[in-house]
Amino acid sequence: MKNLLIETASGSYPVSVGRNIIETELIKQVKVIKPSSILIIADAAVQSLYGERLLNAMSHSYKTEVFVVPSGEENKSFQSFYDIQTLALKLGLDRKSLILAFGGGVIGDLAGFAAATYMRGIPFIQLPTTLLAHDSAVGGKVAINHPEGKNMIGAFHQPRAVIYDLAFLSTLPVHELRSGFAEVIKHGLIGNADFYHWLTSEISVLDDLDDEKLQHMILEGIRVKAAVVKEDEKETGVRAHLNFGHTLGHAIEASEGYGKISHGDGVAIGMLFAIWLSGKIHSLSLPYEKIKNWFKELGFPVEVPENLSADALISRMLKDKKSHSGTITMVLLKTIGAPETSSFERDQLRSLLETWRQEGSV
Ligand SMILES: NC(=O)c1ccc[n+]([C@@H]2O[C@H](COP(=O)([O-])OP(=O)(O)OC[C@H]3O[C@@H](n4cnc5c(N)ncnc54)[C@H](O)[C@@H]3O)[C@@H](O)[C@H]2O)c1
Ligand SMILES: O=C(O)C(=O)C[C@@H](O)[C@H](O)[C@H](O)COP(=O)(O)O
Ligand SMILES: [Zn+2]
Repeated sequence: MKNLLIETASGSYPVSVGRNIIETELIKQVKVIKPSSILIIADAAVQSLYGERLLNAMSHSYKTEVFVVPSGEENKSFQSFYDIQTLALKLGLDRKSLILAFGGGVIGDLAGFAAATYMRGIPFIQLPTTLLAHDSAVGGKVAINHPEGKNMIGAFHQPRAVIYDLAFLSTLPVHELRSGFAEVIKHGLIGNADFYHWLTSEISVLDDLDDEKLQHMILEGIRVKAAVVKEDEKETGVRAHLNFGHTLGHAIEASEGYGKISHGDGVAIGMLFAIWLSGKIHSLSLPYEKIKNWFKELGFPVEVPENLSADALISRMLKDKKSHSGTITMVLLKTIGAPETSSFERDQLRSLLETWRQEGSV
């Protein structure tokens, strides 16, 4: 098992990564918190596969209840949030109760937001079960979606611990591994050139990842994120770099309808646009076509869905949280490991987006 420490202005917490560590690590962390009761918020698919195992670990020593959320991005919603708060109130959860988020990023964000707001904030622990959650379980961004935009209603609320049991990842469908791998690539591109080059040389298929490779990419990804979050917990500056690929990615996800395209696939398309644009703005010397081919080989979509107009996407991007004063903020790369934010006027970015789409389809 490997341990990392996440340090933020509002406190530090451990991340443990290993196989079959859930019971021992969770019991250890929960003992420190001494909760009055526990509410497990679990993804439906994860609950049916591993729910009993988690409940057995907790229910002997603590009053424990489970709330199951149907799987899928469309459930990172007001309705799920409301249902969790209603159940918490009916069960009589108090300020010393603990929430366990058991699932991928949807559950981590939703359960974390419920924990951030219930009685103005109760503790929670992240128990991630997807590759993508190496990103979502760390750093304290918690939120639900609104039809008008991704993660628009949220908070910063750090978990007390992150326990990453690799045993759970063995049942993850390959398209979900791919979604998580987009955030792994992002972490390499924005924060660690050696890691990025290791990824490009070692990973061309995702259905035969061994534990060693998986653990390496999870730990390196978290290390990049941890360094950024340590410097800027609440995104007043450099944390925006973690949004590389997201300005367009989030616009695609919201325009298509949540759950139609995975978060990672949206981010992959967004990163390709950002890399192409970085070539125009910062003369970034990365081989765009080679990267695009690597993405294709991995199974990522490499173009914006045809049905989405540049106008509709630009309108979405203007509502992005990084946007201000009628301009759109993009995260671009000067080189690998050197991201920078750049602001664009609406018409300027629309014309660049259209050029990129035309060039991509020739
Ligand atoms: N808070 C953050 O910093 C942050 C960072 C990145 C992404 N996110 C958010 O994370 C979300 C995406 O997370 P995700 O990709 O984990 O999606 P997800 O939580 O929807 O999980 C993906 C799918 O995998 C299934 N699943 C989960 N674990 C499984 C397992 N072990 N075995 C079999 N099936 C399993 C789920 O049922 C679901 O269908 C998005 O909402 C995104 O906005 C947040
Ligand atoms: O932790 C961050 O900061 C990130 O931007 C990580 C992203 O991968 C993640 O998708 C995050 O939820 C995006 O946040 P948002 O504020 O752009 O909604
Ligand atoms: Zn993301």
